[in-house]
Amino acid sequence: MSTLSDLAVKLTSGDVRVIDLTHTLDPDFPVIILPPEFGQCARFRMEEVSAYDHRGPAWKWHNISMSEHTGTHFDAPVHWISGRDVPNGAVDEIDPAAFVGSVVVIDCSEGAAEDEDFELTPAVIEAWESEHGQIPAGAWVLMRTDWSKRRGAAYLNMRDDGAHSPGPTPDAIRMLVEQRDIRGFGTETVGTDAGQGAHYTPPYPAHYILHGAGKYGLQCLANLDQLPATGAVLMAAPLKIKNGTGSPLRVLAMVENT
Ligand SMILES: O=C(O)C(=O)c1ccccc1S
Ligand SMILES: [Mn+2]
Repeated sequence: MSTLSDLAVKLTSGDVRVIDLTHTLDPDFPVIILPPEFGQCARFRMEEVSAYDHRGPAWKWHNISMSEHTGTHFDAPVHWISGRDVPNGAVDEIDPAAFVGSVVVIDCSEGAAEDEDFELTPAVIEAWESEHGQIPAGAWVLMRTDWSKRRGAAYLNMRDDGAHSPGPTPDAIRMLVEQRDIRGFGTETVGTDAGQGAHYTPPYPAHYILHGAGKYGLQCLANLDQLPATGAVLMAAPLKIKNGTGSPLRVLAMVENT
C-alpha cells in the first residue's frame, strides 16, 4: 500500500487523528495592540447579507473583514522589513510545499505559568533536544505556553509598559534559524515575539530574524497540549492574498495514535 493510501486508511480508522490548532474567528477575539502612534490591527467583523429572506430567499451569507494578522494567522517574510526583499516572500508566492511538514513542540507551559515574561532561550532548546533529539531541519517549532487557555484581558495581558507574555530571546530564534534551519516558529500568544519583544536587540527578534531568513510565523495557536513533542505533521496554508503579508488560516496537525 502506498504511503498516501496507508495514511487515508489510518485517517479513516482514527489511527491518525487530526487536531485543530485554531481559535474561532470571533469579533471578541483579541488582536495585537501596538503603541498608539502606529496603525492598528483590525478585529474580525461580519455582517449578514441575507438569511433566507427578502435579501436572498434561499440563501444565507455574510460579508467579513479582518486584518491579515487577525486571530490564528500566518506571517510571511514580507511582513517584516528584514524580509522585504526575500524571494517569494508574500503569501501568494510561497511554495505550497512549505504548508505541510513536520512539527516539534517545546513545552514551556510550566515556565510560562510561573513567569508571564518567560523566555525561550538556547538553554531551554538544548534541554529539549537532550530529551527528544536535535530539531530536524525544515521543521516547524511551536512554543507551547498554554496561553491559549487565557480569556479576556488576560490573553493580551497589557500593563502600563505594554504586553507581558512569553516568547523567544534573540539568541533562541537565531539558534533555531541559523543552526537548526527550521521552517517557521509558532506561538499561542498574539505574536511570535514576547509581549516585551520591542525591547530586545533587534526589536521583535522573532519577526526580524525569522522573516529576514525567509522563514514563517504562526500566532494565536491553540491546543498545543494535544500534540506530542515530536512526530506530528502540521498543515498551515495561508489564504492566497496578492502581495499578502500573512493571513488568518485553519491550522491542523496530524497525530499518530501510539
Ligand atoms: O505579526 C504580528 O501579528 C505581530 O505580532 C505584529 C504585527 C505588527 C507589528 C508588530 C507585531 S509584533
Ligand atoms: Mn502576524
